[in-house]
Amino acid sequence: MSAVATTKTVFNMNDLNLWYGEHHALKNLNFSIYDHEVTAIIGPSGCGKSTFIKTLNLMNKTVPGVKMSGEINYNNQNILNSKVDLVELRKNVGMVFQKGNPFPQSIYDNVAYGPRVHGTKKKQVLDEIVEKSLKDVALWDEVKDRLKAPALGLSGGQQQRLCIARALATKPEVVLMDEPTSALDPISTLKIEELVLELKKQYTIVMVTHNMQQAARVSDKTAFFLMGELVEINDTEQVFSNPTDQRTEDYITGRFG
Ligand SMILES: Nc1ncnc2c1ncn2[C@@H]1O[C@H](COP(=O)(O)OP(=O)(O)OP(=O)(O)O)[C@@H](O)[C@H]1O
Repeated sequence: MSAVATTKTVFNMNDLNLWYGEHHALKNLNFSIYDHEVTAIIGPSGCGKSTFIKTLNLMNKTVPGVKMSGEINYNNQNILNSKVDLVELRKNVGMVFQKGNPFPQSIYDNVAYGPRVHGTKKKQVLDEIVEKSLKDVALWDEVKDRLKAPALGLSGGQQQRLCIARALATKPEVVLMDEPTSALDPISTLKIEELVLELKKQYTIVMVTHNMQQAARVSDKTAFFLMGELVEINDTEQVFSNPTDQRTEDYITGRFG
């Protein structure tokens, strides 16, 4: 039996479309994202990768002129339905951006931010969450003696791991990563990639990346987007060794993009 048949579906897109005004940025997307997998979203600049990942926690819902149609079923609830609780959705579907963007606060307060917003006040509980989240991103040993120091004093790679810890602190089910290593040096990039492989044991990860080697190294599934369409999605090994669509082959062999 294939992995697809045995794994739980976390997101199921059903004829998903998105327009920015007249611009049709996502076109009739029909595919699923599975539990405890890393799904990489690849494709040339402007193909809709960031737009897609931001629809998964409705980050772009408030962009002026945005219109969406179809369904995004998250754990069997269509989140495009107006009744969805956005605070709850974003607690469950966390996001990490291209550049580590810590708040200008202490390391501790950055990680405790989400749990405090969601009502956790007890110091002991917050201490435990901060420690676990920083351990999950392999940052604890580096910062445990300076938790009250400013987060902006950390290196770029540490800041990105801190932002991942901040996303993990609300105990999400899914972590969305939009080009999480594009601003990092090779060593920091490697650390984030190792972290992604570790995190998928506990979380479902959707990652936009420009770097095809990165997609090949860390993802289970790869989705190739082109001009707002999903050209193909399959097991990563299959996409890179034997793509079904000529356009995917042209892209991964560097003929365009
Ligand atoms: N807020 C916006 N308003 C209008 N158009 C937008 C907006 N955001 C994105 N677009 C357009 O939608 C299309 C998809 O953009 P998107 O940022 O999702 O692409 P991408 O694949 O992530 O690109 P890149 O790899 O360069 O980040 C592009 O044509 C872009 O210009």
